[in-house]
Amino acid sequence: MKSMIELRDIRKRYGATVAVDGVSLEVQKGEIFGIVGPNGAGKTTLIEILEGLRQADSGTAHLLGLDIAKQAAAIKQRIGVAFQATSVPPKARVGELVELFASFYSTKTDPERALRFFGLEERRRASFKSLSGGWKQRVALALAVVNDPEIVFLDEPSMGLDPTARGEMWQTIRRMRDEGRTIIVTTHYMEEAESLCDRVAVMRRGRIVAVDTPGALVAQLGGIKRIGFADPAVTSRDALAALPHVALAELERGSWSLHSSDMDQTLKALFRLADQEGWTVSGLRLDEASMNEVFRELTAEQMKEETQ
Ligand SMILES: Nc1ncnc2c1ncn2[C@@H]1O[C@H](COP(=O)(O)OP(=O)(O)OP(=O)(O)O)[C@@H](O)[C@H]1O
Repeated sequence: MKSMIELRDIRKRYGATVAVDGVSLEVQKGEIFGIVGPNGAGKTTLIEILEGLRQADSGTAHLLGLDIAKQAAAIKQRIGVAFQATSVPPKARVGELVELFASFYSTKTDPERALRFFGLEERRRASFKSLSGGWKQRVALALAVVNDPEIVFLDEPSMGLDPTARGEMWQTIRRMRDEGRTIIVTTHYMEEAESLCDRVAVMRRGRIVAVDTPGALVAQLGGIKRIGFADPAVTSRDALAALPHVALAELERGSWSLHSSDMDQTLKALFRLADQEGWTVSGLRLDEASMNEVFRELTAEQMKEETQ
């Protein structure tokens, strides 16, 4: 595998605020790499350092094997940045925008190809402001790839989109990856991090506190899963807590919730217990741990401090 991005101990402060506090990271070719973290964690600052928009105070950053401190202009020709849709002049027509962005690059660009790839040919004469949210985001992506970039940065690509448009956006981003591009995505949607990203870095207070595949991050939580069912009123907390692999048995508003590290074994034993005690398991719910729990767990301390 080839490293497209290689960061070593990147630091950046604004006065007394430490925005990025020693980040080291490698991103491989063809990855969709997510960066998540609470507001103020340092995601934007880190991304803007990579895009060459801000300078790190210390550390080294190589993109495409080039040093961002010395070769930023060359790097900029080979990366793409999707702007927030709000920063596009609203009256501009789609075709004109793509042509305009193509003119910013000295490398060979192909506006027609960008329009075609995102299905925008029919809308080339439409004004940007007349488009729906999903189409606006497609234009933002088309502008980001007009220079055929090897790395594309997407900031909150599905913000404000309905679930259907979001699913379409993920498909489009995957197609961009399948063309051989490396994609860096920041997102506040844990579902997006889980479904779309090959690996995810969780940032907290300027540091990366975890980086792995979504599956591995979830597994690191100890694989805790929840089994919920209606209270039969004839069993006891002690009996439920004694079932194999149950870490916690909670009763809330007429429903039991068992936290289990082995769903299969606990379920089998639960049904055996119900049989022995003469009741039926009803209203069964099985909740797998997800990136939401990972996010809460890894960023909890900061959330608590911020709300104090
Ligand atoms: N230009 C600036 N001047 C001073 N402080 C800044 C500046 N930009 C960011 N900060 C501070 O640096 C820290 C990191 O901010 P940053 O915008 O990088 O976080 P973020 O993770 O992108 O947050 P969000 O999810 O809200 O976009 C915050 O405490 C922020 O207030």
